[in-house]
Amino acid sequence: MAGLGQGAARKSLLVKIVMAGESCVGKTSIVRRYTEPGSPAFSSSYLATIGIDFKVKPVTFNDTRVKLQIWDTAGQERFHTLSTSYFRGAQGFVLVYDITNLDSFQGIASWMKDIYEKAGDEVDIILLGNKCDKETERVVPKHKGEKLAWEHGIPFFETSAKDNVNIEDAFSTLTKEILEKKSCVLYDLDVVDLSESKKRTCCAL
Ligand SMILES: Nc1nc2c(ncn2[C@@H]2O[C@H](COP(=O)(O)OP(=O)(O)OP(=O)(O)O)[C@@H](O)[C@H]2O)c(=O)[nH]1
Repeated sequence: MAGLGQGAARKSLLVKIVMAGESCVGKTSIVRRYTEPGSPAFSSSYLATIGIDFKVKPVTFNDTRVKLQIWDTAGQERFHTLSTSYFRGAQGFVLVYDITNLDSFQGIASWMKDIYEKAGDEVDIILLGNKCDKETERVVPKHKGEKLAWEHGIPFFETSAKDNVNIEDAFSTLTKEILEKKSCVLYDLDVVDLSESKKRTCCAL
């Protein structure tokens, strides 16, 4: 701890990231894979997200401590208004489709619109084509995902929450983009209760 006082050691940036995309594309599985790497095997059973939930992942970038607050929204249509109400104040979005589900890919344009409307056009977005382990069931070619991402000027990865493919890289890329572009508020973790951010939008205090 040479050179750093107790207080400085506890400082961290807080970044709000929101998962978005149709129901069943794998948002919860991706968040779980990323935030609970030590957890047991991937679960193939589907339990729809009801409402909203968030997980916190501490990471370090170029000696900067960052707490990623990752909000997992419900993709089901009946939760759409609730889910998109959490878009406000987010600095980054992980927008997910399922490479075996054409509707989920075609729905991306509409999610983009929701994101820009609610969070502004300065936000950082990353596009993920998930379930790339299911190659035999693929209906969305990789080049289509790449083209869509290129048109929007955003990074693209094909991922598998099941096989842990590109999950870490996707979040690292998004976090890096956010940190390079934004001036986040430095929080003192001794006084900020993360549960409080359920009631207020982080980085907007
Ligand atoms: N083969 C495979 N299955 C996956 C993958 N990711 C998720 N699944 C499965 O897809 C189903 C839906 O996953 P969820 O993570 O619950 O999807 P979601 O997008 O959070 O769904 P909502 O809560 O309804 O918005 C589950 O049965 C998962 O096991 C993946 O990378 N590969």
